[in-house]
Amino acid sequence: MENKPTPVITIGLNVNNSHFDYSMEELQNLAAANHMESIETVVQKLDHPDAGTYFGKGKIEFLAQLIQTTAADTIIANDELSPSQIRNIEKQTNATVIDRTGLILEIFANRAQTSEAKLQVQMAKLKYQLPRLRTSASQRLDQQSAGGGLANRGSGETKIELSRRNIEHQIDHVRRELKEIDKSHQTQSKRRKESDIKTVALVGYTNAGKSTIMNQLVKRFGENEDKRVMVKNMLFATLDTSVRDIKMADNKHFLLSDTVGFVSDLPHQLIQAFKSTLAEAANADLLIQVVDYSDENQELMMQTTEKTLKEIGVPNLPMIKVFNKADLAGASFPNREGNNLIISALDSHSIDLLISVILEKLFQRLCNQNLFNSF
Ligand SMILES: Nc1nc2c(ncn2[C@@H]2O[C@H](COP(=O)(O)OP(=O)(O)OP(=O)(O)O)[C@@H](O)[C@H]2O)c(=O)[nH]1
Ligand SMILES: [Mg+2]
Repeated sequence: MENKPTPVITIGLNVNNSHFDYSMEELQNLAAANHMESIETVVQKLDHPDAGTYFGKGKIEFLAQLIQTTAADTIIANDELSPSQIRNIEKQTNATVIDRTGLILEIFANRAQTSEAKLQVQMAKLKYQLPRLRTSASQRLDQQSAGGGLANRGSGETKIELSRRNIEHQIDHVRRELKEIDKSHQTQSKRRKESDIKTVALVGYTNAGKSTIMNQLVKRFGENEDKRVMVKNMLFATLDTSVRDIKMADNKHFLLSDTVGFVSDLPHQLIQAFKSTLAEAANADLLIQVVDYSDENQELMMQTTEKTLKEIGVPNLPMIKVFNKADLAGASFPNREGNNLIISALDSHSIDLLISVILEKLFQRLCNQNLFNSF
């Protein structure tokens, strides 16, 4: 049986942020994805964060009281805090403080499956810990990775005592291992490119329905239904990239990749990790941006997706936008306007439409090109 989620208090500072409520809601979902439950939320409106304690004095005292009177002994802040802010709040409230970056890193650390994902998360964690050697946020991350099965017991403690130089040494080591993996990825991608197999990548905000769409296509056209990927109503269900061969009846086929979703304020330490995970997307012939059409924050989610794609160096590739979960949005589907589709991943007519548009984009252009070249 699953343990009860750990009770936490989520806090956030509203510095003239028009998406503030949404970002607090997302913080609670991120906490849930890390098996934590926000039992209280404390917010404050300020012109700028307090340099020493993030919140003002009165709110910090209020937090200290909450920690005493509720079951929570952990505070999760909606922003990335400075190491001294974390230390000060911890001292004044007697709680463990985790910032948004630390929380996302914890989720990734707990979920990473493949050795590559593990190395990437380790790298991001080490970079996050470097300036925070003495905060309990970094200790938590350390203990979690120590509990991950690889390390011996107690390595959490010894790791906490690691000197900066030692961490830098580890970063070097992980970087070298990742380079090796990256080389083999590049060879694979190059081989795919040379073999002229078309590739399509699903990208988009976390929980938009990318893996669900992947599974529908695998179910319909994949060689083997066992090749389905995990779908879950939870942020960051998918962390690694899966590539599946989608074969049509007429011998046309393409490779479809499903990958990690994006989130606003993605820790910069993870951008590098995303870069290699998303190498498949960077080399794709077509991107399918999946958007949760039933979410009122879809505009913001699209902006975040496009911004993140730029940040990780995915070039401007042909893209179709799939406005998914139309069944929940109460919109009529399937529907197409140019490169925008409105669908429900759970509906077979929607999948028909999606397939026809993918084929049009992948192969019609090829026909047109050939036609053009022959003149
Ligand atoms: N009602 C409805 N639910 C959907 C639809 N598409 C996906 N879902 C649900 O939305 C949730 C998230 O779906 P996923 O496919 O895991 O989303 P994802 O984009 O892969 O998410 P990450 O891997 O976390 O980035 C799951 O509970 C799905 O069952 C849809 O068209 N309609
Ligand atoms: Mg997924």
